[in-house]
Amino acid sequence: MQFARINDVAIHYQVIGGPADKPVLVFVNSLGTDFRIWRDVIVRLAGDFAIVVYDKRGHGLSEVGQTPYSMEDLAVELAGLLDLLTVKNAYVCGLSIGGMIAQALFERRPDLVKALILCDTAHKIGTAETWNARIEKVEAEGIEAIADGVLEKWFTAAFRRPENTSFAGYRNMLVRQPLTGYLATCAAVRDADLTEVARHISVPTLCVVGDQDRSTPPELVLSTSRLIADARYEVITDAGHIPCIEQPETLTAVIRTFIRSITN
Ligand SMILES: O=C(O)CC1=CCC(=O)O1
Repeated sequence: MQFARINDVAIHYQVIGGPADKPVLVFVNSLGTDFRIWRDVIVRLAGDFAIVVYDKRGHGLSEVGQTPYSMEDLAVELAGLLDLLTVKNAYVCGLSIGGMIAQALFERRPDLVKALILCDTAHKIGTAETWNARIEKVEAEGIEAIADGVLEKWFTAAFRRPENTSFAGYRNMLVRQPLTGYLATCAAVRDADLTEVARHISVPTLCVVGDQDRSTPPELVLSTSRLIADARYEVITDAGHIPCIEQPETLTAVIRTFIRSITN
């Protein structure tokens, strides 16, 4: 099965690797992307973990469902998916809004979370003004109108070379997300402030960020790590906002080292 109805939304997911008695590692994707962004990390980890990936609502092959929706709704859907798969105590790795969903999941259902890997994310991302400006432009002109600006934040200049076919592919991923899902997800990020949630996180947590991330820059991710008791902080060189695409080998090594350090 690759689709499940959760919280009245058809959610697209996959379980990869295993066998099922391996520790579970969950990946949560960012705004404007679907779960294929994790592919180059998943292939490196699939022998050692049962990996759960899914498209949060409004993205990829998942439905948008009723709008508006909140960070809480997005966490309810992740919890529903993990309950469906009878997963408990997972390592949860979320990128950007995915990291916000991971924090909200811990607040709501700590039984589901053994540790958090918060990747290029924060307790609060952007301001109401910046999100409202983006929403207005996308409503008026579509995702295409903001794509080049967003991609400059996502990727380093080296990755954005015109001859890089991966860059062309991920540009397609961004502009082909469902418009209503993209807009509703921007609003969910705008309205979420997880400062208090982060202060109450009590599982081992790694905050990791690309050195050239222009969406959630290193200083912001560092400030989030300082809210979380004993959180670790790592910077990945030569990466923008999406290290799982630009530096999958390094990100995989960072994830492995972190998980080993908390299990040994
Ligand atoms: O699109 C961006 O600016 C980056 C981003 C912010 C929240 C998210 O998930 O991605």
